[in-house]
Amino acid sequence: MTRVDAFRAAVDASVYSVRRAWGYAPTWLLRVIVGYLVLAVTPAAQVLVVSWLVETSGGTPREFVPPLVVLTVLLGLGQAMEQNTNLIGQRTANRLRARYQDELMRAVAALPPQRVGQAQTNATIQGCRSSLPDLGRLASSVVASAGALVTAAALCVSVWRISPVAGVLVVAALLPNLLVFAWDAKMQDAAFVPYGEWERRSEYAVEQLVGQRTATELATLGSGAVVAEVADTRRRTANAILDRILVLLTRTGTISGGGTAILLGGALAGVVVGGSGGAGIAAGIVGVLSGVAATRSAGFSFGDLISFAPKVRAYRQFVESVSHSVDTQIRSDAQSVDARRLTVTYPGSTEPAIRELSFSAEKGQIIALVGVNGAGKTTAINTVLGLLEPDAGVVAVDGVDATALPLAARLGYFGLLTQEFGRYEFTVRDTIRIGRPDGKATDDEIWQALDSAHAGDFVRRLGDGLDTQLGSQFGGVGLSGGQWQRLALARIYLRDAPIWILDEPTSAIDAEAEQQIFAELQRTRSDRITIVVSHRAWTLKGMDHIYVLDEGRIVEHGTYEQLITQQRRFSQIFAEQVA
Ligand SMILES: Nc1ncnc2c1ncn2[C@@H]1O[C@H](COP(=O)(O)OP(=O)(O)OP(=O)(O)O)[C@@H](O)[C@H]1O
Repeated sequence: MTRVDAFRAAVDASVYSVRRAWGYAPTWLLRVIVGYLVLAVTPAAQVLVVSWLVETSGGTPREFVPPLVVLTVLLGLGQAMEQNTNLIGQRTANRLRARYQDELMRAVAALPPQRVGQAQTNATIQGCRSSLPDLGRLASSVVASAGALVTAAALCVSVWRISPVAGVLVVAALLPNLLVFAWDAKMQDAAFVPYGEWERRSEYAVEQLVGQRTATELATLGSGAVVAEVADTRRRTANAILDRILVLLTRTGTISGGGTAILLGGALAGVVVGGSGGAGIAAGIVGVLSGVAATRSAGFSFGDLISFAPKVRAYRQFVESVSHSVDTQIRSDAQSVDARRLTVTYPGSTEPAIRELSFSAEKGQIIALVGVNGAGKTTAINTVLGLLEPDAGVVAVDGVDATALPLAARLGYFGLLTQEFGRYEFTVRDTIRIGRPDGKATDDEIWQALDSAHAGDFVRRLGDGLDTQLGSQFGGVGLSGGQWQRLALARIYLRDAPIWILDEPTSAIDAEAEQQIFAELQRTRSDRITIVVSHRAWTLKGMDHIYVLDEGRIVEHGTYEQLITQQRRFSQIFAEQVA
């Protein structure tokens, strides 16, 4: 990034942040502007009043008391305004940060599933998250920078009266800082991505140490220190990247400090040589000293503008790359789903994970995909959902090629329960209403979903019913693996999409509850199409059709009784269970 680019990026970021601040917190922005405006003109006013005071210093009290009082008021005002404006700036920054965070999280929530979990997406989100405090602060920094320019201009005018050369030099003293900060920004921009990446890796390791599931495993293994070491090594790598930049910044800070000192020294010389009499010299010196403070604060705030610009750009690019106008409505009905000759090869693989795989189901049917680990069941399901693109073949819903639909609309046909279901440590109500995109559900609907998933009884026994906080990390109720799985199933009942895909829906659930859950699925089967992945033979008995996958192909299909009689792959896989 050239200096011109850095300035242009800083201007873009500044305009963006002030617009956003005006949109979100206009009265707070106004308060910040008023504060910095008062601060900006105070030094110049002090120069004028000092000149007045020195001129009246040998006179009567009637003559020197008014400038003395005005100067005292100015000093007091300057002090009070500085503190107040800083605090108002912080409060404004907090409000804006909350808005940016909400916007970022909504963008993350609206990400299409293919982008979720990708390494690059994760890195970008993490980078944006760590930039949120800076984004919140930027509008105040813009106002502070504008204030610094007003300070410099007002000082220039007031010192000009004493010595035009000094007036010009006071303003020129801003330049070294501006140039150096442009260069700093270039360096920081280059470091932003690699630093963020290593920080993210370190954070990931830390999360494993503190996350409930992994922390328990690590404590049992006694290997927490190994992970702590991994976190530490990664943090050191991140720090080394930052350190290189900070060393450069220290050097450039020294250089700009030297340049500023020379220019202000020149201004002082101009005042002493050109200042007509004691009043002029005193006022000029006050002006130049105020200039020192002004250039320092200008340096900081301009630095913010330039160094935050890449973060604003990354944030905007990400947030604007996500379309919020996607149709996430749950479809009301589907009569059939057909997978026709699907072949899928993962990127980087030479062999397809599934080949020419076909199956179909109609409303009211329950079908099953079975096979050993790695046979291709998850690949098949993800292709039906549209999360994987097939090399060949078609998925049709009600006879219409589903690729014609945008992914979000296509997903509206499905309720998916995977093995990786979420254990959301919210209240029971919030945990269940996640099942619907709009999150709207009456208590009756939630209880009905819980009862269907055989979770109603244990939830009724919890202290606060639907308001019970779940999960131990927030002091809530700890649940067993099976209870969490029932809540995940309840979300699918609440969602009530026309096609259900249940990947081992009862893997963590005891045999008795498993029977009840499958009985309930059978009882309500006419409402939907159900596709189940199961490794348990008995659950397959009531299925309308079972597809047996082996090495990515369907090698057999039929009802449970037909497959058992055939004595082929199905019988081999389930030999122990049906013996
Ligand atoms: N993201 C991926 N990239 C490359 N290959 C993959 C990926 N996911 C799965 N595979 C490969 O595709 C094949 C099918 O995997 P898949 O996960 O569909 O099997 P599965 O039948 O669902 O297994 P399981 O019962 O263990 O869940 C396997 O050989 C697997 O190694």
